[in-house]
Amino acid sequence: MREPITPLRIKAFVGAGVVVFVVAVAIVAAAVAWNARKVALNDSEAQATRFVAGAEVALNRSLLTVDVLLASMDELLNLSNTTAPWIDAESASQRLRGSTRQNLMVRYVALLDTTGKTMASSDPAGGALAVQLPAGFLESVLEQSVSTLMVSAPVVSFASSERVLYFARHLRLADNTRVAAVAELPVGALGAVLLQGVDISGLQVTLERAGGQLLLGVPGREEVIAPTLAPPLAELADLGQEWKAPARLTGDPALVVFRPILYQDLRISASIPLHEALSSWRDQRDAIGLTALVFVAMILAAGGLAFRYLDRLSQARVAIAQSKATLDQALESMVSGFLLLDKNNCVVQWNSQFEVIFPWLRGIIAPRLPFRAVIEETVKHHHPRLADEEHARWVEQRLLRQKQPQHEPHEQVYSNGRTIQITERTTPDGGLVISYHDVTALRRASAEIENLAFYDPLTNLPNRRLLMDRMQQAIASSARSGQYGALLFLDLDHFKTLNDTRGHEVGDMLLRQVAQRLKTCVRREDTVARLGGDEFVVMLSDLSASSEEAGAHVRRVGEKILRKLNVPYTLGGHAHHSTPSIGATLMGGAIQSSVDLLKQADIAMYQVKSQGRNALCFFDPQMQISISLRAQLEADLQAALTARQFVLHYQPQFHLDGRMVGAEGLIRWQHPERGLVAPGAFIGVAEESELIVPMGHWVLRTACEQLAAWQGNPRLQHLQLSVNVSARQFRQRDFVARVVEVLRETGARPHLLKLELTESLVLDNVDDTIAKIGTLKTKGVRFSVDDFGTGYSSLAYLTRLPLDQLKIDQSFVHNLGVRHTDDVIVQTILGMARNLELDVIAEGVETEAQKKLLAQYGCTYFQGYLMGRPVPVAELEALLEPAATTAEDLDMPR
Ligand SMILES: Nc1nc2c(ncn2[C@@H]2O[C@@H]3COP(=O)(O)O[C@H]4[C@@H](O)[C@H](n5cnc6c(=O)[nH]c(N)nc65)O[C@@H]4COP(=O)(O)O[C@H]3[C@H]2O)c(=O)[nH]1
Repeated sequence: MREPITPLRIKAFVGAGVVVFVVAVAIVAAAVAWNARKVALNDSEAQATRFVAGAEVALNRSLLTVDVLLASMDELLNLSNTTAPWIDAESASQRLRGSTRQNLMVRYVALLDTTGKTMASSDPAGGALAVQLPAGFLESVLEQSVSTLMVSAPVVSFASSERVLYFARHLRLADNTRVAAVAELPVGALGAVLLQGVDISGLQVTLERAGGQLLLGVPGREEVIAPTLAPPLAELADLGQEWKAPARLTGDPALVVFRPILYQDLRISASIPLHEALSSWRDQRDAIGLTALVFVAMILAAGGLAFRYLDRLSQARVAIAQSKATLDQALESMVSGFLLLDKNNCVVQWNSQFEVIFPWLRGIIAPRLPFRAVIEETVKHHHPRLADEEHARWVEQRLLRQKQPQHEPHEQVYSNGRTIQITERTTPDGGLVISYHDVTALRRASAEIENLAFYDPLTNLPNRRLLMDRMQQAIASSARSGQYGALLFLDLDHFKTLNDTRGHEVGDMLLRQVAQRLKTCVRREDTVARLGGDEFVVMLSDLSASSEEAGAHVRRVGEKILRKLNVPYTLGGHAHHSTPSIGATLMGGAIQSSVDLLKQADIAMYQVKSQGRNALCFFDPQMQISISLRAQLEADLQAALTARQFVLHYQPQFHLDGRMVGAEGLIRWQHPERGLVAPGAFIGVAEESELIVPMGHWVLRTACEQLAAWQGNPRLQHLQLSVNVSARQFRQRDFVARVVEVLRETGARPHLLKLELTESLVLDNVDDTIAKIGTLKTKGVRFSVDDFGTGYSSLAYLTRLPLDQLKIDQSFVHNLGVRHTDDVIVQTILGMARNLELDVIAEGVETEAQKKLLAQYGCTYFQGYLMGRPVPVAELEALLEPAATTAEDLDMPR
C-alpha cells in the first residue's frame, strides 16, 4: 500500500531538494570559479608569451641598431685604414655624433683604445670623455677572437648617475690594433623598449644572462646593481608553465616565460606572479561566490518558505482533521439522520443514524450516489409490487419536491409505521442538507397524551373533559336546530362494596363490562363517557324537536340500559349482579350550561338512589329546591356549631332486672326559631359533609364530661354512656388519638364509654376498623354495633371484630310478634351473640309485649320509649333519685 503523502514527507523531500540545490550551486560556482581561474591563468600566460615574443623582437631590433652603430664606426672613421695616432678625435667625435643622433636609445658611443682611453665619442666631451666601463669588460671585449656585441653588467653612470649598460665590440685599426667601440645605453631606455607600452598587471620583466646575471629588471631594483638571479632560467623550463616558478624579481610563485635573444647568452623573461594573474579572477571568484551565496540564500529562503507553508499546511490539515473528527462525532451523536447532497443531487455524506432510520439503504448508500437511487430504493422497499410507471411516478414526485426544498419540517409516514420528520436546508454551494428525525415515539406519545387527556384509560371511554367539550357542541347545535338532546347520569349501586370486598381489579372488570354494555345501548353519534369511579354519563343528541317525544326516547334508552346492566356479570369467574341508578335530564329548549345539565342529571340520579336504586328518574326542578335547602341547612349547621346550639339528650338503657345501666347520648339542635330539632332533620346532611366530624367530637367530649361529672356520685357513677360515631368521623386518621385525648382531658373512665358504630361503617374498611377498635379496646373503650340486622350481618366480620355489644335495630323490634321473619331474625341475632359472647341490647322497645318477647328470646338489655325517651341529663339523673325505684315504676306502660 502506498504511504499517504504527509506534510512531513514533503518536508523531507523539500529539505533534500534544498541540500541538492545548495550543493549544486556550490559545485557550479566552484566549477565556474575554477574555470575562470584557468581562463585568467591562460590569459596571463598568453599575455606573458606574447609579451616575451614582442620584447624579443624589439630588443633584437634595438640591439641590432646599437650593434650596427658600433660596427659602422669602422667604416665611419675608416679605422681599418688608419692607425691610432691618425685619428682625429675632434672630427671622429663629430662623425660619431652624426651617426648616433638618430639612435635615441644610445646616450653616446665612444671609441676606446686598449687602455680604455677615449679616442673619440659622440658625447659633447668628444675625445675627452671618460668612460667608466665595469672592470674587465674592456678586456673581454678586446680579447674576443671574433668581434661580437658584448653587453656589460649594469652600472651606475658616473656622469648621469643612471643605471646604464654598455654595449661594445672590438674594431681593428690598420695596424691591427684593437680598439673598442662602446655605446652607453640607459637601462631605462632599454626597459621602455622592452615594455613597449604593455600594461600587464604584476608583470616582471628581466634581461639576464644564462647564468642568471640580471642586466635589466622591470620594475627596477635599484638596490641591486647586478644581482644574480637563481635559479637560472634554463632550470625553470619545467616549472614555468605550472605557475610554480619563483617570479624573477620578487620570488613569488609565478608563471615565467623566457626567450633567448640574438646576442651572447642573453635571455629575456616575463614573470607574472600567480596572485597578480589571479587578481581580476579573484573579483570574478568573489562575484561568483556572492552569486552562489545569493542563490543559496534564495534556495534556503525558498526552502524556509516551503517549510513554513508545509507547517501551515500541516496545521491546516490537523485543523481540518480535527474539524472533520468533530463534525463526524457531531454527526454520529446526532439523534437525527443526516444526509448531505451536492448541487448535482448526489450523496456527499450521511451519518449512521441515517442508516438506522433507513436500514434498507445500508450497503447501497455511497458517496456520489445520485439521490434518485436513494429514492428509488426506498420506494422499492416500501412498495415492492408497484408497477413500473407507478414506481417512476413516486420517484419523480419525491424528486420534484427535492427541487423545491421546504424549509419547514414535514413528516412522512412510512409503510413500516414509522413517522419521520424531514427538514431540508439548501447549502451556500447549491447542495442540500436533509435531516431525518424519527418522531414515531413522539407522535405515539402525543396520541397517547391526547388519549389520556380526553379518554378514560380504564374503559377507553371519553372522560369528563371530552364529555364537557361535546356537551358544549351539543348544546350549541341543539340551540341552532331546536332538537332536544339528553343526559343520563349513571351510578352503579353498591359498587363501593364490591370494590372493598373483592378488590379493585374486580371492580375495574365490572366498570369495563358496564362500559361495553353501555356502548351497545346507544347510537354511534351518541356519547358514553366515564366521569370517574362508578359514574357514567350517556349523552344523546338530536332526539326530537318535541320535548315529549325526546323524553319518551330517553326513557326507552334508559330502560334499555337498565335491562342490559341488570344482566349478571362474570367477574373473575364469579357471577355478579349489579344495578345502576340513572338520572336523566333533557338538553335544549333553553340556554343551559353543561355544568348545570350535569348537575341536574346527577340530582335525578340521587333521587333514584334515595328511592331505592336500580331505576331511571328524570330531573325534577323541585328536587333542585330541596338540594338548595340542603345546602342552606349545611350552612346553618356550621353556624349552630359555632354558636353552641347543640345539646345532648340521654335515653336510658335498662337491664332485664330493671336496673338502669346507662344511656345513649342523642344530639338535639336547640334552634333559636324552630325550637328543639331532632337529629333526623340534620344528621344526614351533617354526615354527608365534613360537619359531622366536629359535631361528633363535640358529642364525644360532652358525653365524657358527663361521665366524669358522674364519677363522684355513687348513684350515677356506674352509668355507661353510648355515643353514635358516624363513618366519616371514625375514618379520620386521628380518630383514635382524639378519643384517647378526650378521655384523658375529661378524666372519664374508658370502660363506661361505649362507641356505637353502624354495620355499614364496620364493613366499609374492615382492616382499618379492626385496627382502630383494637387500639381503643386496649384503653378500655367498649364498642357496640348499631342497627344490627339491617345490613349484611356477616358472621365473618363479627368474629374478627373485638366488639362488646350488638344493638338490634328497632325495625325488627317494632314487628316482633307481628311479622314472623323479624322474630326469627331477632332470635338469630341473639343466638349469634350468645355464641360470640356478646351483649345484646334491643332499641325502640315501645311495648311490654315487645319487651317480653325479647326477654323470652334471651335479650337482657333494653332501650325504648317503653322505659324512657331521650331527655336532658337532669331528667335522666332524676330517674335514679331514691324515690324513683325502677323504670318500670316510672313510665313503663304495661
Ligand atoms: N319510634 C321510636 N323511636 C325510639 C324509641 N326509642 C328510641 N327511639 C329513637 O331511636 C333513635 C335511636 O338512635 P339511633 O338508632 O342511634 O339513631 C339516631 C342516630 O343514628 C342519629 N343520632 C342521634 N344523635 C347522634 C349523634 O350524637 N351522633 C351521630 N352520629 N348520630 C346521632 O340520629 C338518629 C335518630 O336519633 P333520634 O331522633 O334521637 O332517635 C333516637 C331515639 O329517639 C322508641 O321506642 N320508638
